[in-house]
Amino acid sequence: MMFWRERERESKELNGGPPTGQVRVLVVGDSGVGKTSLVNLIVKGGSFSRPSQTIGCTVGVKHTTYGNSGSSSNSIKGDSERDFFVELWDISGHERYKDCRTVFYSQINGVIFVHDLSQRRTKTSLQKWAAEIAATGTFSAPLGSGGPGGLPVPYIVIGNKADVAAKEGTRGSSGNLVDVARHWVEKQGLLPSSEELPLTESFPGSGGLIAAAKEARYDKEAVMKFFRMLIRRRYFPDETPAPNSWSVSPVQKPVQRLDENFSDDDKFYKSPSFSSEPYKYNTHPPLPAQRNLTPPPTLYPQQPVLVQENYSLPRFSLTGSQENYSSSARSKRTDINV
Ligand SMILES: Nc1nc2c(ncn2[C@@H]2O[C@H](COP(=O)(O)OP(=O)(O)OP(=O)(O)O)[C@@H](O)[C@H]2O)c(=O)[nH]1
Repeated sequence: MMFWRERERESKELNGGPPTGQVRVLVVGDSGVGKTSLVNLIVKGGSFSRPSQTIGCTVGVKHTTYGNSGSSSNSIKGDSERDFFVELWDISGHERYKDCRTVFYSQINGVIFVHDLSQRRTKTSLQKWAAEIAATGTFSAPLGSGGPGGLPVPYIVIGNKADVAAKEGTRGSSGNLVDVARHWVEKQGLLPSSEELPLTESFPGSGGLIAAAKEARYDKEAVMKFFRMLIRRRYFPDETPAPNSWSVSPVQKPVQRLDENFSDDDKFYKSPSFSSEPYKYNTHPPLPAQRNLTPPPTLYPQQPVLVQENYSLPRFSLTGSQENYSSSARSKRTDINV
Protein backbone atom coordinates (compact mmCIF):
# COMPACT_ATOMS: atom_id res chain seq x y z
CA MET A 1 0.00 0.00 0.00
CA MET A 2 2.72 2.41 1.03
CA PHE A 3 4.60 1.48 -2.09
CA TRP A 4 1.72 2.42 -4.39
CA ARG A 5 1.10 5.68 -2.57
CA GLU A 6 4.74 6.53 -3.00
CA ARG A 7 4.58 5.64 -6.71
CA GLU A 8 1.44 7.76 -7.12
CA ARG A 9 3.13 10.74 -5.49
CA GLU A 10 6.24 10.36 -7.62
CA SER A 11 4.21 10.12 -10.80
CA LYS A 12 2.22 13.23 -9.86
CA GLU A 13 5.42 15.17 -9.33
CA LEU A 14 6.87 13.96 -12.60
CA ASN A 15 3.69 14.83 -14.52
CA GLY A 16 3.55 18.51 -13.86
CA GLY A 17 4.95 18.80 -10.36
CA PRO A 18 3.31 19.64 -7.07
CA PRO A 19 -0.19 21.09 -7.27
CA THR A 20 0.44 24.33 -5.45
CA GLY A 21 2.85 27.16 -4.81
CA GLN A 22 3.09 30.66 -3.47
CA VAL A 23 4.22 34.16 -4.44
CA ARG A 24 5.05 36.99 -2.09
CA VAL A 25 3.84 40.54 -2.67
CA LEU A 26 4.84 43.49 -0.50
CA VAL A 27 2.16 46.14 0.08
CA VAL A 28 3.87 49.41 0.96
CA GLY A 29 3.17 53.11 1.29
CA ASP A 30 3.00 55.78 3.96
CA SER A 31 1.09 55.29 7.16
CA GLY A 32 -2.67 55.64 6.83
CA VAL A 33 -2.91 55.44 3.03
CA GLY A 34 -5.08 52.33 3.26
CA LYS A 35 -2.78 49.32 2.80
CA THR A 36 -4.53 47.18 5.41
CA SER A 37 -7.90 48.13 3.96
CA LEU A 38 -6.68 47.12 0.52
CA VAL A 39 -5.36 43.76 1.73
CA ASN A 40 -8.66 43.09 3.50
CA LEU A 41 -10.51 43.94 0.34
CA ILE A 42 -8.40 41.62 -1.77
CA VAL A 43 -8.41 38.74 0.71
CA LYS A 44 -11.87 39.01 2.25
CA GLY A 45 -13.78 41.03 -0.31
CA GLY A 46 -14.44 43.79 2.19
CA SER A 47 -12.65 46.14 4.50
CA PHE A 48 -13.01 46.91 8.18
CA SER A 49 -14.26 50.39 8.89
CA ARG A 50 -11.35 51.24 11.15
CA PRO A 51 -8.47 48.83 10.91
CA SER A 52 -5.97 49.19 13.72
CA GLN A 53 -2.53 50.46 12.87
CA THR A 54 -0.28 47.72 11.56
CA ILE A 55 2.50 46.72 13.93
CA GLY A 56 5.55 45.83 11.88
CA CYS A 57 3.83 43.66 9.32
CA THR A 58 0.77 41.49 8.85
CA VAL A 59 0.32 38.89 6.17
CA GLY A 60 -2.90 38.27 4.29
CA VAL A 61 -3.18 35.28 2.01
CA LYS A 62 -5.22 35.22 -1.18
CA HIS A 63 -6.01 31.90 -2.79
CA THR A 64 -6.13 31.75 -6.56
CA THR A 65 -5.80 29.21 -9.31
CA TYR A 66 -3.71 29.11 -12.41
CA GLY A 67 -4.04 26.61 -15.19
CA ASN A 68 -5.86 25.59 -18.34
CA SER A 69 -9.40 25.35 -17.03
CA GLY A 70 -11.58 28.20 -15.81
CA SER A 71 -11.42 31.90 -16.52
CA SER A 72 -8.19 32.46 -14.68
CA SER A 73 -6.35 30.30 -17.13
CA ASN A 74 -3.34 31.40 -19.06
CA SER A 75 -3.04 27.92 -20.54
CA ILE A 76 -0.58 25.48 -19.15
CA LYS A 77 -0.37 22.85 -21.82
CA GLY A 78 -1.22 19.34 -20.71
CA ASP A 79 -1.80 20.36 -17.13
CA SER A 80 -4.84 21.11 -15.04
CA GLU A 81 -5.59 24.09 -12.85
CA ARG A 82 -3.38 24.43 -9.81
CA ASP A 83 -3.79 26.19 -6.50
CA PHE A 84 -1.59 29.09 -5.54
CA PHE A 85 -1.35 31.36 -2.55
CA VAL A 86 -0.54 35.02 -2.89
CA GLU A 87 1.05 36.29 0.32
CA LEU A 88 0.29 39.97 0.82
CA TRP A 89 2.85 41.39 3.23
CA ASP A 90 1.25 44.53 4.59
CA ILE A 91 4.19 46.58 5.85
CA SER A 92 3.46 49.24 8.46
CA GLY A 93 4.10 52.70 7.10
CA HIS A 94 4.74 54.17 10.52
CA GLU A 95 8.06 55.89 11.16
CA ARG A 96 8.49 53.84 14.31
CA TYR A 97 9.29 50.74 12.27
CA LYS A 98 11.44 52.44 9.67
CA ASP A 99 14.68 50.94 10.93
CA CYS A 100 13.45 47.39 11.38
CA ARG A 101 10.85 46.85 8.66
CA THR A 102 13.51 45.74 6.17
CA VAL A 103 13.53 42.31 7.86
CA PHE A 104 10.31 41.68 5.97
CA TYR A 105 11.80 42.42 2.55
CA SER A 106 12.65 38.86 1.77
CA GLN A 107 12.09 36.75 -1.35
CA ILE A 108 9.79 39.29 -2.95
CA ASN A 109 7.97 38.45 -6.18
CA GLY A 110 6.14 41.75 -6.64
CA VAL A 111 5.19 45.01 -4.96
CA ILE A 112 1.92 46.93 -4.60
CA PHE A 113 2.54 50.61 -3.88
CA VAL A 114 -0.37 52.43 -2.27
CA HIS A 115 -0.80 56.17 -1.96
CA ASP A 116 -3.54 58.50 -0.82
CA LEU A 117 -4.95 60.61 -3.64
CA SER A 118 -5.82 63.33 -1.15
CA GLN A 119 -2.26 63.49 0.22
CA ARG A 120 0.05 64.32 -2.60
CA ARG A 121 3.25 63.62 -0.71
CA THR A 122 2.25 60.00 -0.12
CA LYS A 123 2.69 59.55 -3.83
CA THR A 124 6.04 61.33 -3.88
CA SER A 125 7.36 59.09 -1.15
CA LEU A 126 6.69 55.91 -3.13
CA GLN A 127 10.00 56.50 -4.84
CA LYS A 128 11.71 56.23 -1.46
CA TRP A 129 9.82 53.08 -0.64
CA ALA A 130 10.95 51.59 -3.94
CA ALA A 131 14.58 52.54 -3.30
CA GLU A 132 14.47 51.13 0.21
CA ILE A 133 13.07 47.80 -0.96
CA ALA A 134 15.50 47.61 -3.87
CA ALA A 135 18.46 48.33 -1.60
CA THR A 136 17.63 46.01 1.25
CA GLY A 137 15.39 43.28 -0.15
CA THR A 138 15.96 39.88 -1.67
CA PHE A 139 13.96 38.89 -4.72
CA SER A 140 12.52 35.83 -6.34
CA ALA A 141 12.67 35.70 -10.16
CA PRO A 142 14.13 39.21 -10.49
CA LEU A 143 13.71 41.19 -13.69
CA GLY A 144 16.44 41.90 -16.21
CA SER A 145 16.58 45.58 -15.42
CA GLY A 146 15.68 47.58 -12.36
CA GLY A 147 12.45 49.52 -12.11
CA PRO A 148 11.88 52.58 -9.91
CA GLY A 149 14.76 53.02 -7.47
CA GLY A 150 16.31 49.87 -8.95
CA LEU A 151 13.37 47.67 -7.94
CA PRO A 152 13.86 44.40 -9.85
CA VAL A 153 10.33 42.91 -9.61
CA PRO A 154 6.99 43.85 -11.20
CA TYR A 155 4.86 46.37 -9.38
CA ILE A 156 1.55 48.19 -9.52
CA VAL A 157 0.52 51.49 -7.97
CA ILE A 158 -2.89 52.02 -6.41
CA GLY A 159 -4.21 55.46 -5.59
CA ASN A 160 -6.64 55.18 -2.70
CA LYS A 161 -9.16 57.49 -1.01
CA ALA A 162 -10.57 58.85 -4.22
CA ASP A 163 -13.64 59.81 -2.20
CA VAL A 164 -11.63 62.04 0.14
CA ALA A 165 -9.69 63.50 -2.77
CA ALA A 166 -12.90 64.29 -4.60
CA LYS A 167 -14.45 65.93 -1.55
CA GLU A 168 -11.39 68.01 -0.91
CA GLY A 169 -10.96 68.78 -4.59
CA THR A 170 -7.38 67.55 -4.45
CA ARG A 171 -7.47 66.49 -8.03
CA GLY A 172 -10.34 68.62 -9.12
CA SER A 173 -12.25 65.49 -10.10
CA SER A 174 -16.01 65.29 -10.03
CA GLY A 175 -17.29 63.85 -6.78
CA ASN A 176 -20.58 63.02 -8.43
CA LEU A 177 -18.95 61.04 -11.13
CA VAL A 178 -16.92 59.07 -8.61
CA ASP A 179 -19.97 58.34 -6.48
CA VAL A 180 -22.20 57.39 -9.37
CA ALA A 181 -19.50 55.21 -10.86
CA ARG A 182 -18.95 53.45 -7.55
CA HIS A 183 -22.67 52.83 -7.10
CA TRP A 184 -22.82 51.44 -10.59
CA VAL A 185 -19.95 49.11 -9.84
CA GLU A 186 -21.59 47.98 -6.58
CA LYS A 187 -24.86 47.30 -8.37
CA GLN A 188 -23.10 44.98 -10.76
CA GLY A 189 -21.88 43.02 -7.76
CA LEU A 190 -18.31 43.88 -8.57
CA LEU A 191 -17.60 45.38 -5.20
CA PRO A 192 -19.29 44.69 -1.88
CA SER A 193 -21.85 47.36 -1.06
CA SER A 194 -20.63 50.31 0.94
CA GLU A 195 -17.15 49.48 -0.22
CA GLU A 196 -15.04 52.55 0.32
CA LEU A 197 -11.84 51.40 -1.25
CA PRO A 198 -11.69 51.64 -4.99
CA LEU A 199 -9.27 49.24 -6.59
CA THR A 200 -8.37 51.80 -9.11
CA GLU A 201 -5.90 54.57 -9.52
CA SER A 202 -8.76 56.95 -10.12
CA PHE A 203 -11.93 57.31 -12.06
CA PRO A 204 -10.89 59.38 -15.04
CA GLY A 205 -12.87 62.58 -14.91
CA SER A 206 -13.07 63.07 -18.64
CA GLY A 207 -14.08 59.58 -19.70
CA GLY A 208 -17.76 59.73 -18.76
CA LEU A 209 -19.72 57.40 -16.55
CA ILE A 210 -19.51 54.24 -18.60
CA ALA A 211 -15.78 54.58 -19.05
CA ALA A 212 -15.32 55.30 -15.36
CA ALA A 213 -17.34 52.27 -14.34
CA LYS A 214 -15.49 50.10 -16.80
CA GLU A 215 -12.23 51.30 -15.35
CA ALA A 216 -13.22 50.13 -11.90
CA ARG A 217 -14.20 46.72 -13.16
CA TYR A 218 -11.11 46.37 -15.24
CA ASP A 219 -8.84 47.38 -12.43
CA LYS A 220 -10.15 44.79 -10.04
CA GLU A 221 -9.41 42.15 -12.62
CA ALA A 222 -6.06 43.78 -13.20
CA VAL A 223 -4.98 43.08 -9.63
CA MET A 224 -5.72 39.40 -10.10
CA LYS A 225 -3.94 39.46 -13.43
CA PHE A 226 -0.98 41.00 -11.71
CA PHE A 227 -0.93 38.10 -9.24
CA ARG A 228 -1.21 35.55 -12.02
CA MET A 229 1.61 37.24 -13.86
CA LEU A 230 3.80 36.87 -10.77
CA ILE A 231 2.84 33.19 -10.51
CA ARG A 232 3.69 32.68 -14.14
CA ARG A 233 7.04 34.41 -13.78
CA ARG A 234 7.98 32.29 -10.80
CA TYR A 235 6.58 28.92 -11.76
CA PHE A 236 6.11 28.94 -15.52
CA PRO A 237 8.76 31.32 -16.90
CA ASP A 238 8.78 29.57 -20.27
CA GLU A 239 5.11 30.13 -20.91
CA THR A 240 4.27 32.50 -23.71
CA PRO A 241 2.05 35.31 -22.47
CA ALA A 242 -1.43 35.43 -23.93
CA PRO A 243 -1.53 37.79 -26.93
CA ASN A 244 -3.46 41.06 -26.62
CA SER A 245 -3.50 40.86 -22.85
CA TRP A 246 -1.75 43.89 -21.43
CA SER A 247 -1.46 42.53 -17.95
CA VAL A 248 0.43 39.42 -18.89
CA SER A 249 2.46 40.95 -21.67
CA PRO A 250 6.17 40.47 -20.97
CA VAL A 251 7.11 44.06 -21.78
CA GLN A 252 4.82 46.85 -20.73
CA LYS A 253 5.67 50.47 -21.07
CA PRO A 254 4.73 51.93 -17.73
CA VAL A 255 2.27 54.78 -17.88
CA GLN A 256 4.37 56.54 -15.32
CA ARG A 257 7.40 55.15 -13.64
CA LEU A 258 7.94 55.75 -9.98
CA ASP A 259 11.19 57.48 -10.71
CA GLU A 260 9.39 60.21 -12.60
CA ASN A 261 8.18 63.32 -10.88
CA PHE A 262 5.49 62.17 -8.54
CA SER A 263 4.54 65.60 -7.40
CA ASP A 264 3.36 66.52 -10.85
CA ASP A 265 -0.07 64.98 -10.53
CA ASP A 266 -1.55 66.91 -13.39
CA LYS A 267 0.99 65.58 -15.83
CA PHE A 268 0.32 62.09 -14.60
CA TYR A 269 -3.43 62.17 -14.79
CA LYS A 270 -3.39 63.77 -18.20
CA SER A 271 -1.31 60.93 -19.58
CA PRO A 272 -3.08 59.82 -22.77
CA SER A 273 -2.60 56.16 -22.01
CA PHE A 274 -3.78 56.49 -18.46
CA SER A 275 -7.37 55.57 -19.06
CA SER A 276 -6.51 52.33 -20.78
CA GLU A 277 -3.68 51.33 -18.46
CA PRO A 278 -4.39 52.71 -15.03
CA TYR A 279 -1.72 50.64 -13.34
CA LYS A 280 1.93 51.33 -13.60
CA TYR A 281 3.36 48.16 -14.88
CA ASN A 282 6.98 47.41 -15.22
CA THR A 283 7.54 43.95 -16.46
CA HIS A 284 10.30 42.49 -18.52
CA PRO A 285 10.89 38.85 -19.32
CA PRO A 286 13.60 37.28 -17.17
CA LEU A 287 16.98 37.00 -18.79
CA PRO A 288 18.00 33.42 -19.63
CA ALA A 289 20.57 33.46 -16.82
CA GLN A 290 18.01 34.71 -14.35
CA ARG A 291 15.71 31.85 -15.09
CA ASN A 292 18.17 29.76 -13.15
CA LEU A 293 17.35 31.87 -10.15
CA THR A 294 13.71 30.91 -10.36
CA PRO A 295 13.10 27.89 -8.16
CA PRO A 296 11.02 25.15 -9.75
CA PRO A 297 7.42 24.70 -8.67
CA THR A 298 7.55 23.50 -5.10
CA LEU A 299 5.40 22.86 -2.09
CA TYR A 300 8.06 24.25 0.13
CA PRO A 301 8.91 27.85 1.11
CA GLN A 302 11.04 29.80 -1.30
CA GLN A 303 14.73 29.23 -0.97
CA PRO A 304 16.95 32.27 -0.50
CA VAL A 305 18.04 33.85 -3.75
CA LEU A 306 20.90 36.32 -3.75
CA VAL A 307 20.11 39.82 -4.95
CA GLN A 308 22.23 40.81 -7.86
CA GLU A 309 24.66 43.51 -6.93
CA ASN A 310 23.66 45.89 -9.66
CA TYR A 311 20.21 46.13 -8.09
CA SER A 312 21.66 47.54 -4.91
CA LEU A 313 21.22 51.22 -4.42
CA PRO A 314 22.14 53.40 -1.48
CA ARG A 315 19.68 53.16 1.32
CA PHE A 316 17.37 56.11 1.49
CA SER A 317 16.90 58.15 4.60
CA LEU A 318 13.71 59.90 5.43
CA THR A 319 13.67 63.65 5.58
CA GLY A 320 12.21 65.85 8.26
CA SER A 321 9.29 66.77 6.06
CA GLN A 322 8.21 63.20 5.95
CA GLU A 323 8.41 62.98 9.67
CA ASN A 324 6.01 65.89 9.81
CA TYR A 325 3.80 64.30 7.24
CA SER A 326 3.57 61.12 9.20
CA SER A 327 2.00 62.85 12.11
CA SER A 328 -0.37 64.74 9.87
CA ALA A 329 -1.36 61.48 8.23
CA ARG A 330 -2.19 59.99 11.59
CA SER A 331 -4.32 62.90 12.57
CA LYS A 332 -5.99 62.72 9.20
CA ARG A 333 -6.76 59.09 9.74
CA THR A 334 -8.88 59.84 12.76
CA ASP A 335 -10.85 62.34 10.72
CA ILE A 336 -11.88 59.87 8.12
CA ASN A 337 -15.28 58.26 8.28
CA VAL A 338 -15.65 55.01 6.45
N1 LIG B 1 -12.48 57.68 3.21
C1 LIG B 1 -11.72 56.62 3.02
N2 LIG B 1 -11.06 56.10 4.05
C2 LIG B 1 -10.29 55.02 3.83
C3 LIG B 1 -10.16 54.43 2.54
N3 LIG B 1 -9.29 53.40 2.65
C4 LIG B 1 -8.92 53.31 3.93
N4 LIG B 1 -9.51 54.29 4.65
C5 LIG B 1 -9.35 54.57 6.09
O1 LIG B 1 -8.04 55.09 6.31
C6 LIG B 1 -7.56 54.69 7.58
C7 LIG B 1 -6.19 54.03 7.44
O2 LIG B 1 -6.33 52.83 6.72
P1 LIG B 1 -5.33 51.60 6.90
O3 LIG B 1 -5.78 50.56 5.94
O4 LIG B 1 -5.19 51.20 8.32
O5 LIG B 1 -3.96 52.30 6.44
P2 LIG B 1 -2.51 51.66 6.40
O6 LIG B 1 -1.85 52.18 5.18
O7 LIG B 1 -2.57 50.18 6.55
O8 LIG B 1 -1.83 52.32 7.69
P3 LIG B 1 -0.58 51.81 8.60
O9 LIG B 1 -1.01 50.52 9.25
O10 LIG B 1 -0.36 52.90 9.59
O11 LIG B 1 0.60 51.63 7.67
C8 LIG B 1 -8.61 53.74 8.17
O12 LIG B 1 -9.40 54.47 9.08
C9 LIG B 1 -9.43 53.33 6.96
O13 LIG B 1 -10.74 52.98 7.31
C10 LIG B 1 -10.89 55.03 1.44
O14 LIG B 1 -10.83 54.62 0.29
N5 LIG B 1 -11.63 56.12 1.75
